[in-house]
Amino acid sequence: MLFLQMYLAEYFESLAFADDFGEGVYMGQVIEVEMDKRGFMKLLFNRPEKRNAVNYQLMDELESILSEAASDDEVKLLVLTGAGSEAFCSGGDLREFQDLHTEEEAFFMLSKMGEILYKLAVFPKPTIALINGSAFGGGCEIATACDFRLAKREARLGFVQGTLGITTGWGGASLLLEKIPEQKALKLLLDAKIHKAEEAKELGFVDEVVGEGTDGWEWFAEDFLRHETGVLMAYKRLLVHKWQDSGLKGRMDAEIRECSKLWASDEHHAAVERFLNKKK
Ligand SMILES: CC[C@H](C(=O)O)C(=O)SCCNC(=O)CCNC(=O)[C@H](O)C(C)(C)COP(=O)(O)OP(=O)(O)OC[C@H]1O[C@@H](n2cnc3c(N)ncnc32)[C@H](O)[C@@H]1OP(=O)(O)O
Repeated sequence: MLFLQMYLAEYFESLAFADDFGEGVYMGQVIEVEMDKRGFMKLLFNRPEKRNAVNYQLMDELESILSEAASDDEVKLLVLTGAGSEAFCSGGDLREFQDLHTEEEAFFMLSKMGEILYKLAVFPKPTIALINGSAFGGGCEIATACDFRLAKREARLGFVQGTLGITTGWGGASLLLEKIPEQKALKLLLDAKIHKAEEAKELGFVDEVVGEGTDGWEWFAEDFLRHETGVLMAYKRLLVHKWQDSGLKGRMDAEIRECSKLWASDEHHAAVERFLNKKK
């Protein structure tokens, strides 16, 4: 734990150990990290004013935290969630990425986050996406990369990339095809519709619809947390080895290349323009 504290302090530079949050809370620029004494680390995407959209800063912080948490024995479980009550994560930051025009420019950003999404998927301990609000586009891809998805009743979820003239750009479709029945996965991707939490549970994408409050989910993981970290890691290794044997990473890379091609289309750029210029 001390090493993690020292690392985060060094990495985030202006890290402030926030007393009013109590022991074990660290403020990054766009991700707040809370270490709970029961053994779970909560990562809070902290851009509520942009519905917790993923920008380059969030990518870099997420990658660093995953690296540190993987080797910290006190971390038994990761929980990813969003700041505020509106959104879990609204996907890639359309404003930050609007200047990516060509296939290669898009591929740089998409493959950067694709590597991080794979790192999250194969994280050596159990991971939970606590979907506290809208999970759209890449937000659904991040949730898919987690082992379990718990959604608040009012959450809305949608692989909406198709409405922007692109496909999933970070490898989330390849992961989805691993996690729920192929027919259900294909329907979620092709119709690009927005689903209520209960509908997403019926489709098998959400494991549980959970109650209000920060502890509305902890019952789901309390039995995991009773076991030694080594036990949790051993079971997760079985899943990761299955993916390694089946070439999951290669399929994610191919998916990212597909999206990069579509990203360069006029349809995509027009769709982004419409979103960014929509009247309030
Ligand atoms: C990069 C590719 C990636 C991938 O799949 O690989 C993707 O994720 S593509 C992006 C897919 N995501 C979307 O299309 C979602 C876009 N956002 C929305 O549909 C809505 O914002 C929603 C439903 C998430 C929330 O709606 P709500 O009415 O609650 O809020 P506003 O729309 O008024 O937004 C508030 C504020 O946040 C900004 N915002 C929201 N989402 C994004 C985003 N993805 N990128 C950048 N900015 C976003 C929005 O522009 C507003 O900002 P303001 O400055 O106040 O106008």
